[in-house]
Amino acid sequence: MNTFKRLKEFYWPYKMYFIISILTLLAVTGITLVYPIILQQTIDNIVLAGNYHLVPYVAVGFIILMAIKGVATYYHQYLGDLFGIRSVYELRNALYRKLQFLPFRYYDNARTGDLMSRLTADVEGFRFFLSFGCAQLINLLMLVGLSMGIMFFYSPSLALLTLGAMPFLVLTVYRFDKKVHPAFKDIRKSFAQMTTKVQENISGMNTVKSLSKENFEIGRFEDKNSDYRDKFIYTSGIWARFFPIMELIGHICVVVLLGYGGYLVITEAIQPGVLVAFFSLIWYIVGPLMNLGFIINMFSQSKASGERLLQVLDEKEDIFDQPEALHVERLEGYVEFKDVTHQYDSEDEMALKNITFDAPPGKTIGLIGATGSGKTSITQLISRFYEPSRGEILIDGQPIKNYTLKSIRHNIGVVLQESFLFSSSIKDNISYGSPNASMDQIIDAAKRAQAHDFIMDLPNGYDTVLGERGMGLSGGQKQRIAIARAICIDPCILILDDATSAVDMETEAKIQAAFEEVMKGRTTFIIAHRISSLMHADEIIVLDNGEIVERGTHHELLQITDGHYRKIYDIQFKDRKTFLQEAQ
Ligand SMILES: Nc1ncnc2c1ncn2[C@@H]1O[C@H](COP(=O)(O)OP(=O)(O)OP(=O)(O)O)[C@@H](O)[C@H]1O
Repeated sequence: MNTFKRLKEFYWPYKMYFIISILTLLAVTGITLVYPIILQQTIDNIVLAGNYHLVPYVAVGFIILMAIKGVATYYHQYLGDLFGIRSVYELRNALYRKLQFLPFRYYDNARTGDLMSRLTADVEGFRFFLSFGCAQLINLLMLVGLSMGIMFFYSPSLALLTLGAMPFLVLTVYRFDKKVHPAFKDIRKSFAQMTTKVQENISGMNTVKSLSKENFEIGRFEDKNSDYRDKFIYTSGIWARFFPIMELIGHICVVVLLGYGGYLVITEAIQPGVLVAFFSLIWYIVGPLMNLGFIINMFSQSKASGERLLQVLDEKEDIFDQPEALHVERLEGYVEFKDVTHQYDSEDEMALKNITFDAPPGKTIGLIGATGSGKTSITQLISRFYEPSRGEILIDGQPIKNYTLKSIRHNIGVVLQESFLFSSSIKDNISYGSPNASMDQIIDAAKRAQAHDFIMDLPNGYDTVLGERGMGLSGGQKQRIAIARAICIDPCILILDDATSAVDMETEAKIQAAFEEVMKGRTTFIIAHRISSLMHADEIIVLDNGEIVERGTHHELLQITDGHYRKIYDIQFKDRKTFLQEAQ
């Protein structure tokens, strides 16, 4: 129950819908139970007693009751749905809000498919219970309890004998539930695996096609698909086996009712109308009891869904604004690292060790080193995507923790190796970080990123809508839109993380030209594997295994014989041939 209690804030504001829905349900159930009583009265006191003149009154009364039942059913269903959908509307928004603020640390280990299924299937599971399951449970208790009460009121001995088989029914339902519950869980797990497979396949279609792995992928999907099919068939088998047994038990009750009830009518211990009423009442007990497994199953599924939703909502947002954090519209861009050490996870190796450097405003710092040497980690710490394990990072003389996250991130423009573009217009993509930018500012940013000309060649210019992941544009074009996006926020710090490594030489030259223009007056960090991309930097920091091993200008670094930088330079420029021969 704790799960439902903890999610109370989402459904409690709509409790009135629930209460009215349940009150109307009480009316529906009440009228349902009145039906066998009317039947009994009609047979015993009207038909058998020869009071035929009362028949029209009973008929009209019956029609009125059914009309009331119809109206009550309408309100019960509608308000129940309203209660569920409004509650999960808030819940879904809260989950999405949470996802926006969860730290990168969380996303490092999260799987997209899993998160998607939490926000869709689990939220739906929870809604279904709120809208439907809860009312069903109340309905069941009322229908079974009151039907039994009426039976005992009419004839305790007939009620006892007829209900004799009920413990067997309950036992069967219990056994059914024990089997079907894990089977349902398996179905959901298998379904999640199948959707994750599809999602991964679509995201990685480039790799699949380029390695001709289509048939391999079809095979892998077939495995998941057949697993889902088998689990479904297994569960259907359980349903198919148990339902006839439950129905059989219900029919045994009817046979007992017919035998003993008939005997009681013959011996005039009860009136025929009572026997007829019993026929309706018995199914009011058997039917809901057969559904008990389904309702319990729904309850435990929605509880499990609720737990999975709470896991997301409870996730710690370890990177947040300090209470007295400064909000600064425009920073100068003086970045300092003081003895910074960083480890992503307590079990991981150190990603950065004792990093110290100064990046004065307007200067360009180049970061170079082997893959995994810690270049990106440095820039991620500047953006405060992660908190360093030790040491201090300052911007304009203040520890970055003293600023609001918005101040920092609004002042940092980032262009990554592969930039993500939203499936919206080019104009919206460029102004994504600065939604108030005017059209002139957007065009200016695009011009400075050398993107204006090719945008104007597109059929709808700046209004061209891009496909998912920026489809329809070349890598270099996407990259230039990403640069325009970074320029549009007019950042004081610019981070270019391998921004030109995925494009051809001609595009690189164009992008480089764009960068030169953009870098003016901004503190820039260039991460690159190609020396040509960062040789003009004011200081180049060479990293190896998380440590700074060399630093200086291009010319200073070239003077270090056998130095890391010198070796990279030799491979890339000078003794390329000789080096390759030596390496053989
Ligand atoms: N999110 C993360 N979680 C755990 N470890 C990480 C994470 N990101 C990076 N690392 C580890 O930290 C170390 C430094 O990685 P980083 O990405 O900073 O290197 P890099 O020099 O930018 O490499 P590359 O040139 O390949 O991009 C590596 O050992 C890497 O495995």
